[in-house]
Amino acid sequence: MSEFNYRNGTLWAEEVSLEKIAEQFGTPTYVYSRAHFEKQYQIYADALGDHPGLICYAVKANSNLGVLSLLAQLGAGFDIVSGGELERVLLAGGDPSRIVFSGVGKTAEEMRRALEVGVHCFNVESEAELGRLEAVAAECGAKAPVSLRVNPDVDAGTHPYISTGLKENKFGIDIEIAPEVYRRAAASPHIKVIGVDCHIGSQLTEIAPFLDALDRLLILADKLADQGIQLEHLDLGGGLGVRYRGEEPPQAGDYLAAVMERLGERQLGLILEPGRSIAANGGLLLTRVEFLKRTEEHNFAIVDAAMNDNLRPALYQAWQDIVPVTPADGEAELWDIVGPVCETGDFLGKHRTLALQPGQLLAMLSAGAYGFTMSSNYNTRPRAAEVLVDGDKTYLVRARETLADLVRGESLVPARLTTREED
Ligand SMILES: Cc1ncc(COP(=O)(O)O)c(C=O)c1O
Ligand SMILES: N[C@@H](CCCC[NH3+])C(=O)O
Repeated sequence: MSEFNYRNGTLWAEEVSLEKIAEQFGTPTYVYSRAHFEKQYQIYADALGDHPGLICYAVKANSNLGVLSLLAQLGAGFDIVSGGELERVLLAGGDPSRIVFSGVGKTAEEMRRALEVGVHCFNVESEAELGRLEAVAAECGAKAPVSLRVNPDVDAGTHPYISTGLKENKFGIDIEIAPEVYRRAAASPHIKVIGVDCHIGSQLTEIAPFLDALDRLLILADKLADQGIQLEHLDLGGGLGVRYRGEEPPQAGDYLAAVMERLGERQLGLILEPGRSIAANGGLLLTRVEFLKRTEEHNFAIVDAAMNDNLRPALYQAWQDIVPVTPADGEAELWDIVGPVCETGDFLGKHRTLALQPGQLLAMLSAGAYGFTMSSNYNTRPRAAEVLVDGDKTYLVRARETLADLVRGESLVPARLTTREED
């Protein structure tokens, strides 16, 4: 059951009405449910059970410190892709020994810091990156724990922009040449080979591509074992989808059960990096209708949230449900819900059947993942506030940006000493 529900015709987040949240914190505001994040994380943790391994929440999905701290309190691990995400996890009280460091372009500085705090594993995505890590580890007098992220060439059956496990994608090392790279890594005094990793894409709605990739990884792990390279864990990445619009993605518990069965008797730990399946349906974007504008072609509802607040519709033509916080009187009509940004691609939803009136509050659902984290200041718009609801309590986990925040670090250029005519 969702943590966002109607009570007497008004939408609530857990025990707090969204009308009250809008009144207290203004709009646009991201609203998160603590119960949802905890429940979704716990499904993964319970399914892993006593099997050695880690559930490493993918920080990029929602990196708010409030969210990270509640997951850290539950004992979660974290999947990070930058030095910035590493510092966020540390600030939130996350355990560095439960961090896996993914990403195709790690800098030497990021590697140094990750070695210093003692991350669990570097997911290395290329031979060049392995070379850099080896050099940095040597300089620090350390031995870097490594998985190679292999590209298993599996079609994840998802949007092409978020498919990552095909040969044509930039991610990972071709599985065919991986044994050679493993031999090089295993021979290095500054690298400790501990695992193998893949991540084939995001918003997958079938288990089959995951199992396909897993089978290929297991063949590789067995081949490496024959050559004396014994892996400790297998990291299957994230990618499990959620329901945005009628999809029926597998439940995390069923997915993990299928994976565990495939692992069989092998002494291999398991790491997963779920992002969306923990966060997406734990959040919504609260926005208010500014104007209604009818043209010959379309009805536009201009709201105070825009593509800078949630880029997913503009970037992937993604659908997220948009519902009234309190239904308005009158006939439902067809509306395009658009923001104030100067782009035709600035929309939150098209062709929505709603009864609307100016001033009305709307909620864009399934916005807990890749919502705020992909937001920007385009059109010099302050980024939204973020509020975490826990039962009947609300926590402002990120204050709305101010105009002063937006110009911080910028400067004016001095006036020219000479005028044009004198030049
Ligand atoms: C390496 C890696 N791990 C984990 C994730 C999280 O994926 P998702 O949010 O689909 O679970 C991503 C993003 O797709 C990723 O690139
Ligand atoms: N940002 C994407 C998913 C990409 C996942 C990151 N590797 C989305 O909103 O659907």
